[in-house]
Amino acid sequence: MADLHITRVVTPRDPAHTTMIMRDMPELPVDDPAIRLAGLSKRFAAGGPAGGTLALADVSLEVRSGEIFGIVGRSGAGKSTLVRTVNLLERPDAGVVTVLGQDLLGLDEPALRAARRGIGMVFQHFNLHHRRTVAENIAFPLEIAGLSRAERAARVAELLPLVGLEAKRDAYPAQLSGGQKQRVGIARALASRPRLLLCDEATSALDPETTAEILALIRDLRDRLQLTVLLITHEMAVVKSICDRVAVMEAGRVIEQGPVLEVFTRPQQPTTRRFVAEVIGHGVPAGTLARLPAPRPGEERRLVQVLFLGPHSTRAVISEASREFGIDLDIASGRIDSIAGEPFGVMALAAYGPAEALEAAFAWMRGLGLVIEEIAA
Ligand SMILES: Nc1ncnc2c1ncn2[C@@H]1O[C@H](COP(=O)(O)OP(=O)(O)OP(=O)(O)O)[C@@H](O)[C@H]1O
Repeated sequence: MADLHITRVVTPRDPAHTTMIMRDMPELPVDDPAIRLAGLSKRFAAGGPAGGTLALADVSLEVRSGEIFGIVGRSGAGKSTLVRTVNLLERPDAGVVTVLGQDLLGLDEPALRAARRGIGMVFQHFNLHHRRTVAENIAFPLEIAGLSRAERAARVAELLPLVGLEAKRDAYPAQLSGGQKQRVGIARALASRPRLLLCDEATSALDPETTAEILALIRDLRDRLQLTVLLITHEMAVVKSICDRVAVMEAGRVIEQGPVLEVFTRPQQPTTRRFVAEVIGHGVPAGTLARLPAPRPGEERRLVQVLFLGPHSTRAVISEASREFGIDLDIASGRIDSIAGEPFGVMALAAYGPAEALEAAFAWMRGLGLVIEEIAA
């Protein structure tokens, strides 16, 4: 009797290219999580004071198959070290690294080399060979892997349109813009048909417009090729724009993690709050503040930032709160934004009334799911 194979169903948006690129991928079960890091620690002996630098301190996280997972943190938080443990460019002192179902620390060298072919990596400074053309840069990992000239050419021909670089096939890196260089870096990372893409500050050297284009490309490739993406960044705007879930790192530890919408709207740690404030923080312009009326005797004036998510009409909530609690609410400023594709409103309200009435109104609004935070006046 013939063997029965259950294969993954691929539903690409653009069947022409995607089917070609997926054609000879091993038909593996979908591994969930795609990456599992447990209890990772790493201390660097060199460069630090006595005892060295603890770059990773008991880090655990899981990246689900098919998601874009962001790791955000300030310089020196341990992000690069963490992402480099996923393909064992950096070996942890302790912990478990499971990638696509394989325990990487248990593999011998040949098996590890094979596993690494399933993991593509994109770098901040592109790391291109300046004397090689676009096509030759993309083909480089295939050359190392021993593919024939014809096989390499066929693969490059599949990859160029995926990253929108058909016209630049024979150009040299010096003839490319930063965004085009990163497209080459992405195509090269995809050359061995990985299922996992690691991005190490992939947009940090790019201007905002090019950053948006490259992030859109990464998301599109995730969808078309069913990739799992782990990206590290120091910019919360990157996380806000494409990540599904995020982990915040500080001093070698993951201090908070969760779905992006949740972390943005209910940050638990002071560091996370500061990151979130950089992107959606909503102060009141000094001029506006000066024009706000003073509270009447027996009343207080409180300034709060309110995040409106979901179905609530801001006007209805504001007018009902005013009516029910006998307070005045002035909109000092406001705008509509979106996180992970979900629209939300953020505004600064000046609230006037007796202290207890204000507290009761804020509690009522929180009960509706609004996120309310005091702003320093
Ligand atoms: N090879 C190394 N030798 C010694 N110390 C290192 C080494 N690599 C990293 N470190 C130290 O480990 C800590 C974490 O560094 P890491 O590069 O992982 O942080 P990061 O969050 O990626 O920051 P950045 O964005 O600046 O690279 C830092 O204190 C750094 O100086």
